[in-house]
Amino acid sequence: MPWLQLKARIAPEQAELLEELLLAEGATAITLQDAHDDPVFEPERGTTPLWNETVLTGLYDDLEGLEIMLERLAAAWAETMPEEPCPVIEHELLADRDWEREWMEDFKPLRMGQRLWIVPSWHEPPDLDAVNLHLDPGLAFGTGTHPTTALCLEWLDGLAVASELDGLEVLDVGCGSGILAIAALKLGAAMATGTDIDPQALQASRDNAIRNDVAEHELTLCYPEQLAAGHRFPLVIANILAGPLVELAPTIAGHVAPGGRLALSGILEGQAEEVLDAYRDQGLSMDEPQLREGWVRLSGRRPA
Ligand SMILES: C[S@@+](CC[C@H](N)C(=O)[O-])C[C@H]1O[C@@H](n2cnc3c(N)ncnc32)[C@H](O)[C@@H]1O
Repeated sequence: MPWLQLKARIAPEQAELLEELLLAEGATAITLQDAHDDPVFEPERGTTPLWNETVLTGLYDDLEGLEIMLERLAAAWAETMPEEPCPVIEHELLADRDWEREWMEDFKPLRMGQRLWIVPSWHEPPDLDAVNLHLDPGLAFGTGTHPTTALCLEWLDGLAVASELDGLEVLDVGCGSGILAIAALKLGAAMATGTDIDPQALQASRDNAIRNDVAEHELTLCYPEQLAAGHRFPLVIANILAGPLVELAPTIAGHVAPGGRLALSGILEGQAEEVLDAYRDQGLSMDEPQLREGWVRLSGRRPA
């Protein structure tokens, strides 16, 4: 059976309204994607980074009445947001495919460093003797396919290979799918705490922890404000974009114990100096940046 797809490019702050309207018209699935890999990193200090434009698509199994549906959408938009013109909504007929399975087929097991494999939960691990992290990202960020995550996973794997992760307590700021916190545990850390501002990320992290037989006492998941300011960790990792990393430098650096290590990711090459300065100002000694596809991972240490 073919599908009808409606698609609009829209400002991120208007996406929620259009999503509601598409759902009200009976969309079977809604997808939100960044239009470009081009985030607005510095919207304003203290606010969550946004992307300039979002691509919103709705999928319908009812192919009849397209014109009427578009008219109803335009009328509902005008009623709710009369001051803004209704976005241009394109339509397309799509041949029948198993959309969910196609996405899953694109996500293959990935090797990170020497020991670690990220294995989609629907795949068999390619190497049973490796450290295999079984992952389903759900609605959260963090599959390992993005360079920012891969740089962090390789850093964790490198520490494990050098036996510098064993028994440590790790903080993962912006845990997303939980990929970094769970990888740290599987590579030898004793305990981990993951924080995120997004409830769906905390849920995905919880699900992935269960999927990987992580015991409840090994992984604490909470909102950032629930973590005690004085709680210091020998290893802190944060993959959350340059703006918030700079903004949160006193808080994030404040969690690094004397002699402890820090890794920061989500930083574009041109932003590395500003982030380095922010963490040097907090008393950390910082290493040479590591670069991948225009993204940078920074690491450093708090003197003992
Ligand atoms: C780029 S994703 C990283 C996910 C995962 N840690 C990884 O490496 O793939 C960034 C995550 O940080 C979260 N986040 C953004 N700002 C945050 C903040 N101020 N404190 C905690 N989490 C934050 C987002 O909700 C998102 O889940």
